[in-house]
Amino acid sequence: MTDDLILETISVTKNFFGDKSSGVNNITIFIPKGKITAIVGESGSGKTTLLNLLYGNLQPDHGEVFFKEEQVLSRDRGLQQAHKVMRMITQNGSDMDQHLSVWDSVSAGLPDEDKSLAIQKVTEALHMLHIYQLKDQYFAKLSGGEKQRVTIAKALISRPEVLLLDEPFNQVDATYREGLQHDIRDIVQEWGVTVVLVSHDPAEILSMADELIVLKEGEIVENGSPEELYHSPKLLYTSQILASCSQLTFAQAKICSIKSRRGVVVIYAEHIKISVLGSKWVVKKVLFKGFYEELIIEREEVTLRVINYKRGKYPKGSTIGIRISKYFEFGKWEN
Ligand SMILES: Nc1ncnc2c1ncn2[C@@H]1O[C@H](COP(=O)(O)OP(=O)(O)OP(=O)(O)O)[C@@H](O)[C@H]1O
Repeated sequence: MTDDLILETISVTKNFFGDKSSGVNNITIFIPKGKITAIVGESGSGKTTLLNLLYGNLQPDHGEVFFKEEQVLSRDRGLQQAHKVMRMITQNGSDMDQHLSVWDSVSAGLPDEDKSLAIQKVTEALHMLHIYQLKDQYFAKLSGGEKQRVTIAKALISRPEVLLLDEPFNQVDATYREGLQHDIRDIVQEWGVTVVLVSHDPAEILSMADELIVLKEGEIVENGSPEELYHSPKLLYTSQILASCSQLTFAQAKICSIKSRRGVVVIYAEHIKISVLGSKWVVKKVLFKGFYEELIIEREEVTLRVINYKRGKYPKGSTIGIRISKYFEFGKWEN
């Protein structure tokens, strides 16, 4: 393993009850140090199983998991030191004691040590997660977002080298989610922590991750940077996970004046421009998205998603023309 890699799995397989369609199969991945790697994929594709294998929560049926060339979970000797320098956080922070104050919850993550050093570390972690002002509140009384901040502060206090996050923002109100995502990015940069993140949210994945691993039915089907996979997905599956897009058959593509040579055409909403020419598309729905709208438009059998920044200009029932600047073609067998 080179110095810039921290975790790796070599041909790891874990099936449940001998069922090959469960868990993950023959996974080899390399996790770069001090970066955020996101594991993405549809429900049941094996994301949590892979995270648990990295953490040593599960013993692989075949293959090995290494942290800096040390096995995380030895078949003979159990969990190794490598496990101890990692922390895993799940959706609901369920292992937190509801009756402790924020301060006591976070300091419980520290081994016994010098009291003044402990005070310094807890103070630093609470400030880093912007929850110092909540230090005397009971955990049970906090909002979902605040609870998750406390859980992360507790995990970080012992300065782990790797943080494994399984859908960490699910319980966090959308308004606070972005702030927490920024804070995690800052922590990665300032403290050099390596993060492996499981998420379903395309905006979160694209804005947070340095590297993406795409899982389907327990196997890696694509990996690369968010930019690469978003702008040049090799698979229909990847485009559907990462983008707000319309998926068209060969015949539907023809209605959009696209001559497809392959089976399926995918168009991202941002690649459809509203044009003054040819008002053939009917606005069926207008979805408010804050500073822009997403229009659902229809013509014959085709439905498309279009981004509109001129809010209110194209109400439901109005007709518009469109111009498609870019599309992707995929073979049917890829889905
Ligand atoms: N403990 C278990 N016992 C039996 N089957 C399991 C177990 N854990 C996972 N599986 C199966 O393995 C497959 C992958 O599950 P996993 O939870 O890793 O998927 P996931 O991608 O994290 O899904 P989700 O996004 O819905 O959380 C699924 O088919 C699941 O039913």
